[in-house]
Amino acid sequence: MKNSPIIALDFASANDAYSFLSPFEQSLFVKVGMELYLQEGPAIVYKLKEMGHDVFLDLKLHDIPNTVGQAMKGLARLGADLVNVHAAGGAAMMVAAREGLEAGTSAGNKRPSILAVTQLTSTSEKQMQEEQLIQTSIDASVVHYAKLAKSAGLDGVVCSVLEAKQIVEACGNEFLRVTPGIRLAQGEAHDQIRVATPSNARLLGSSHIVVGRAITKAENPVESYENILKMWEEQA
Ligand SMILES: O=c1ccn([C@@H]2O[C@H](COP(=O)(O)O)[C@@H](O)[C@H]2O)c(=O)[nH]1
Repeated sequence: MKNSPIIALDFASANDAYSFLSPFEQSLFVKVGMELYLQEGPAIVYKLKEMGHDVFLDLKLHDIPNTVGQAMKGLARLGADLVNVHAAGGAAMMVAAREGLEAGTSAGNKRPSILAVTQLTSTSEKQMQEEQLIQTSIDASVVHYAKLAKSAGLDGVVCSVLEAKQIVEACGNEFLRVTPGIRLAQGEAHDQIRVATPSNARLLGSSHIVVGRAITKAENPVESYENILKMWEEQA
């Protein structure tokens, strides 16, 4: 799996995604989320893989263990490099997800890596406490979910940069910390709450960053990607 910034292809159609990608000359790490996948289905993943990109299929499954396990068995056949579930679905659901992926991966092939989403980067501590009735700090909630995901045999978590260091301490450096909520210093936060720059993400312990609008909505997306890549790589 590449370590370059993961570009969130939050587009309404495959054609929009391909137009966005056409000026890029290198193979990229891209993310297909529910907006694009629900319009285009498995074909978008096959096509992006055929084009040479690494693919994070960000569907954030969250259901009873049997349903998630069977869904993961099917998703394993699409060829994505990275998939995910919500940690709030519980340890049994996460184990079922991993086992489903293993069952759906053909013999001799490596199963896709699997992450658990902890607390969304659009969630504040106040919102978590009032709406989810979780009476602890957001860091403690994220680290708790990370430990649960690790005990279920998952490969890492989606978290914000602000919790990445504590996750390394609790779960080790091999356990992935994939962090959305990436913004340039002068950039607009939009709906994100727990944000950080690409340089700080590297310094504070992210293993991968996910960047959407700072690239896809930039006047020159290739230039914006190259700048973010430079900031990310300079701090390695
Ligand atoms: O906690 C999470 C989990 C997933 N995301 C996804 O990442 C991108 C971020 O896009 P930006 O435009 O850079 O804000 C988007 O696809 C989300 O669905 C997240 O932001 N936070």
